[in-house]
Amino acid sequence: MKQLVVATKNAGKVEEFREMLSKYGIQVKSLLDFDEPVENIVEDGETFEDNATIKAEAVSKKFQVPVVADDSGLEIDALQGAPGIYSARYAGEEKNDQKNLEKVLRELKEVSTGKRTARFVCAIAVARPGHATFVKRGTCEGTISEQPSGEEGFGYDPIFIPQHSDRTMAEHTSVEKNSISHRNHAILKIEQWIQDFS
Ligand SMILES: O=c1nc[nH]c2c1ncn2[C@H]1C[C@H](O)[C@@H](COP(=O)(O)OP(=O)(O)OP(=O)(O)O)O1
Ligand SMILES: [Mg+2]
Repeated sequence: MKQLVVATKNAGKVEEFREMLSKYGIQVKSLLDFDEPVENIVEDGETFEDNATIKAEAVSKKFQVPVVADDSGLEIDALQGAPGIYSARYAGEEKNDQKNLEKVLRELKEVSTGKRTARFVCAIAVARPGHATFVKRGTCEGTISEQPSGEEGFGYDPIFIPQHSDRTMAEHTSVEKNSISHRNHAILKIEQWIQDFS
């Protein structure tokens, strides 16, 4: 099994990368698995792509190995694309998933069903010592529900209903989510590199 470092401290993302990369024979090592703590990386880019690049390059430089990083979030049309790149900290620096989704529901209180369109976005950057970094984007279109529902997944999954479904993402199994998600779509765009790496 070949090991690949995924530069994230988000346990939900780690789990999904593990599941999606296992079929390529890749074992995922995340920032939660290092003995020496990896200091917080400042995500001060202006796009998902910028932030994914910042995270991947910081960790690749530190450990001198190939690194994949994911910067992702939720874009809501009625909120002009918010929370967007600020999704993780939408309700405050402590990064609380529950408070974040409650804030979204509050802000959409007066917005009718037909106008609650949104998408999950995921940019995945691949950084390697001595090579140029590249980044790919995947999206998943959907709408924001009236109330949270479901226990699977993480983040905004309990309030996001993917297109062609009548359930929230948190009411989908991980296998279902991983076949339709923004993260899956971004991974498919770097599949050739993954196959060459593994
Ligand atoms: O599939 C998803 N299902 C639900 N919510 C999601 C998903 N994907 C991203 N999200 C939300 C969670 C978080 O509020 C933000 C990511 O922020 P983002 O900075 O990329 O990740 P993070 O700070 O949690 O971990 P890290 O930077 O260490 O990878 O978007
Ligand atoms: Mg982050």
